[in-house]
Amino acid sequence: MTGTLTIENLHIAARHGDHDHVLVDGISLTIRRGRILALVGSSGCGKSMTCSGAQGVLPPGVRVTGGQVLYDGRPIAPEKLRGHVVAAILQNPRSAFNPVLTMANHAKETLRAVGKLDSGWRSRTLEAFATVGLEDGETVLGLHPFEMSGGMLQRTMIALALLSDAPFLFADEPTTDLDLIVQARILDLLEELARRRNLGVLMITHDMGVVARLADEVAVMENGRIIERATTRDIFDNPQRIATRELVEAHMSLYPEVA
Ligand SMILES: Nc1ncnc2c1ncn2[C@@H]1O[C@H](COP(=O)(O)OP(=O)(O)OP(=O)(O)O)[C@@H](O)[C@H]1O
Repeated sequence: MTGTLTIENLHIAARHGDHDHVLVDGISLTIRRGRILALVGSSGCGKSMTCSGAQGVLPPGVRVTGGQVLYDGRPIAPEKLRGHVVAAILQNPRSAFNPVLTMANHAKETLRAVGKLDSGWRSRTLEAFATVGLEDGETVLGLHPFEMSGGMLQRTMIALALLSDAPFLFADEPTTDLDLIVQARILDLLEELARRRNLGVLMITHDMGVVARLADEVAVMENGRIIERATTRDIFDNPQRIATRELVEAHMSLYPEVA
């Protein structure tokens, strides 16, 4: 079980009046270091809730009603998981940053949250910026979010995620709001970092192109449940469930040359 993070039988519900509305219905997933697992499924099937619920950061009125997360086979509480074992990259980098703080402040906040803020913060941050291809890191440290492009912000978010040295990375639609060229660069960067740092990655996406490009394995969700799990090759070559086939066929009709 070494080098694994397991989401076990996760249930999430939203309170509506006097009853619970089930959003995630007993999801189990294992993410392995050095591997990229894509979590796919149609909009609203519960991908983001699974990712947020595993980290214990759900919106108001939504809560975990069952299940646990295991790190190397042992249960781990969300506050010990977040930042320490799992770093997260979110969908919209512009809304993920505090608009009034510089990147230096964000870096210090990130390090403080995981108890690693010390006098070496600046050099560690500059090193992380260089790793993600942010040139002139000294200048970046002084920038506010509104002074940066979407691609720069996403690179910075990845750099901040690396600062914690967490062995796992949850990336929730990390390229959705970026143009195609920047998307491709960010995906290449994520793949390279995952391989080089032996990260276990949970990549949430609705884009089968991203899956084909990056993922080792795929879990398909429908209505809050995992309905199929297989290697990426098998998902594309031999999809077992209708929802999986529809995702693959929709992708093939757009990009037949990727078959
Ligand atoms: N704050 C909330 N309160 C109650 N229900 C919510 C809340 N946010 C989302 N939901 C519901 O939870 C379900 C799962 O949403 P989730 O965001 O996990 O879907 P998703 O698969 O990530 O979709 P997408 O690909 O569109 O991001 C949806 O039915 C959604 O309407």
